[in-house]
Amino acid sequence: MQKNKKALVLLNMGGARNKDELKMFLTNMFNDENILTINMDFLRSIIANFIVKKRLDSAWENYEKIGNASPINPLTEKLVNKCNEKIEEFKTYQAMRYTPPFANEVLEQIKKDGISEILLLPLYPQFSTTTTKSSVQDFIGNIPYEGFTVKYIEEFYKNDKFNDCIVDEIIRNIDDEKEYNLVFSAHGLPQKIVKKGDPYEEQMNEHVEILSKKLDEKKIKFKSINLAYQSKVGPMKWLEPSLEDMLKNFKDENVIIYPISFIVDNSETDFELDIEYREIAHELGIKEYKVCRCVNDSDGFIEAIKDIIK
Ligand SMILES: C=CC1=C(C)c2cc3[nH]c(cc4nc(cc5[nH]c(cc1n2)c(C)c5CCC(=O)O)C(CCC(=O)O)=C4C)c(C)c3C=C
Ligand SMILES: [Fe+2]
Ligand SMILES: [Fe+2]
Repeated sequence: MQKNKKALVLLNMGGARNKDELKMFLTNMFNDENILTINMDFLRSIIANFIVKKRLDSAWENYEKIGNASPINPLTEKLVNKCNEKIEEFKTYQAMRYTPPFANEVLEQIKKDGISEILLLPLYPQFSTTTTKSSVQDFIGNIPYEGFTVKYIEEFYKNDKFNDCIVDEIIRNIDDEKEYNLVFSAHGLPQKIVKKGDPYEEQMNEHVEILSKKLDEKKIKFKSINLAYQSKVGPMKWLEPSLEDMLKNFKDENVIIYPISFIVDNSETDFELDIEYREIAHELGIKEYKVCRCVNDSDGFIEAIKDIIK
């Protein structure tokens, strides 16, 4: 029994620990009505199966290049452990959307621990229906009876302590002698979803503005500060400019990438940014190409969490 403690549940996407789990990840993701916005479950599941069949082998090749697993699970685990060391008032748990540990198992554990008050913190700084809403809806939908009270954080991109962590990481990557183009790289989203009212793009623009102002106040100068979108999947129109098009502007120049959609490193940072786009940057004649780390379980981010949940 955890006397007087509340539960803090970090929500994240999950990721593959092996090829079977990649199949599970993709199957659960493409059956999510927030991702494939097709109303009929049956039709969505046929399309999901088709996409998974087509995508699995080629996607797995990417995971083979980062040690046969996504880093998202061990890094989220580390963050949970550090929260449990440093945040007294809460017992911290994690629940993933597409791979274990799923919400129902976590709820069982919270019940066993004798806790009834739950605060959900989706590990997405900007709100999107495809991430935040999907995770919160899934968690709340798994609550088996009325004995729990649940609150959730919708977004935290305006949190000053969080933004200090991002700025510190960017500064850590700068060599004072050189001039850089800073690119905030966000995970993309189909334009159709934004047109239906998803606030992700608007919040992303605002987040970049807040961070640019903070860098300027600290007198950190860049040749340019930009926002671009990575990770397009399928034939639909996604948010623009794409990271690939953005990089074309920087032949013979230096580039620093900050992965602005993520809290812990994952396959999109370790493979896509650090391997795939690094090769593209090299082919485009970019001089220096650096990728910042996400905030992960840094002391600064733990302080930011305390501030976000207070
Ligand atoms: C097809 C639609 C997708 C939408 C919409 C989407 C939104 C979205 N995703 C993230 C964060 C992550 N996505 C990750 C992997 C990933 N995403 C998609 C598709 C969509 N994402 C796929 C198919 C995959 C798997 C990899 C691949 O096959 O390309 C991950 C990485 C998980 C890991 O394994 O480490 C993250 C994190 C955000 C923030 C977002 C919208 C705001
Ligand atoms: Fe994604
Ligand atoms: Fe990707």
